Amino acid sequence: MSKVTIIGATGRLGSFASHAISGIPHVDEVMLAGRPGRENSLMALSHDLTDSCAARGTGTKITWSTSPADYAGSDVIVVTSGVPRKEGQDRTDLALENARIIAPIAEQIGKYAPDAIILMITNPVDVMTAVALRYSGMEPRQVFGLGTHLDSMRLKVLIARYFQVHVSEVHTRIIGEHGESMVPLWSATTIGGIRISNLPAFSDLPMDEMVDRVKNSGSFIIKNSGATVYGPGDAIATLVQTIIGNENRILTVSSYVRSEVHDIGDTCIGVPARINREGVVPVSIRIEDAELAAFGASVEKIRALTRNIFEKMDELRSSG
Ligand SMILES: NC(=O)c1ccc[n+]([C@@H]2O[C@H](COP(=O)([O-])OP(=O)(O)OC[C@H]3O[C@@H](n4cnc5c(N)ncnc54)[C@H](O)[C@@H]3O)[C@@H](O)[C@H]2O)c1
Ligand SMILES: O=C(O)C[C@H](O)C(=O)O
Repeated sequence: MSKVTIIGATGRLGSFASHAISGIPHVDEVMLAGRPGRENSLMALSHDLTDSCAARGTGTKITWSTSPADYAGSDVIVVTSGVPRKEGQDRTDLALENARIIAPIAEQIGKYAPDAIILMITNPVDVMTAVALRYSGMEPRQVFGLGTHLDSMRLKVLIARYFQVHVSEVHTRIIGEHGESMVPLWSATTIGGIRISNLPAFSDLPMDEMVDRVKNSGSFIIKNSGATVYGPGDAIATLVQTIIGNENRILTVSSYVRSEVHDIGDTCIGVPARINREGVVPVSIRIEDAELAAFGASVEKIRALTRNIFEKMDELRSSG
């Protein structure tokens, strides 16, 4: 029996992610969680998703709750609660506002579902992953974020189109911040198993344009349609399936890094990590000098922002 809880289920991303998760094999229960006052909205969504499961011919049970005590028994808890950025904002602008929302939610998860695995989505996702880790009191392997998985998928599609190959032929990774300082790992990019730099067309590859497009993808979608929903929603479902199916895939997610990348770490940030039913563990890797310098800068940026947010949260809590 597997239970997946989505906290923030009434939001634009939360509701689509709930739909995507309800179609994963071996997920028996999807619990839609939200704040008191959202009962009608949660109930209506549960009816709609129950109809969807009936139409798909699956027997997934859809439940809902506004009580954190009902997090109990969850195998995975996906957190999408919080404010999204508006046109012109950077994800980091949301850090303190969303930390104030995520900290109490993480405390409740630590209290009622201490054996669950938390998948953090709220932005800025690397900092919110650290907030969830700190306030839940859970182990680093149990708390991870969507990180640069979606960015890696966005780059993969651009590379596949450029080389006119099926996306499954392309393997690539973006590590670091889910944001401006993200770092594409061209040294770990292959097409049909061949290192991309060994292909003659590599010298003409518009790498900077591709990475800029990935960096601007979220803001473009938000500006023109209000929110990013289907890309992150299906990416969330992939990660949940990887855990529930104990798949041992290596995906690029935000995870607490100690020293796995050339001894740089002590922060939550996007790195390749092995994901299974036990949780998420970063994989030790070696990367090229230029990539390492860029990753080091990204780690420093996120570590400083995270410390700053922790200090502000401590001040807010000590002043009552
Ligand atoms: N990591 C990623 O790749 C990624 C992708 C898309 C969205 N996001 C992030 O996910 C979050 C949600 O985005 P959305 O488009 O669904 O937003 P939304 O406004 O549609 O939904 C927000 C949800 O959070 C809840 N919420 C808001 N304030 C709250 C509070 N004070 N306490 C408890 N719950 C609260 C709302 O009830 C709602 O369920 C944003 O932070 C957004 O940036 C991250
Ligand atoms: O860009 C955003 O703010 C949403 C999300 O992080 C995304 O990349 O789609």
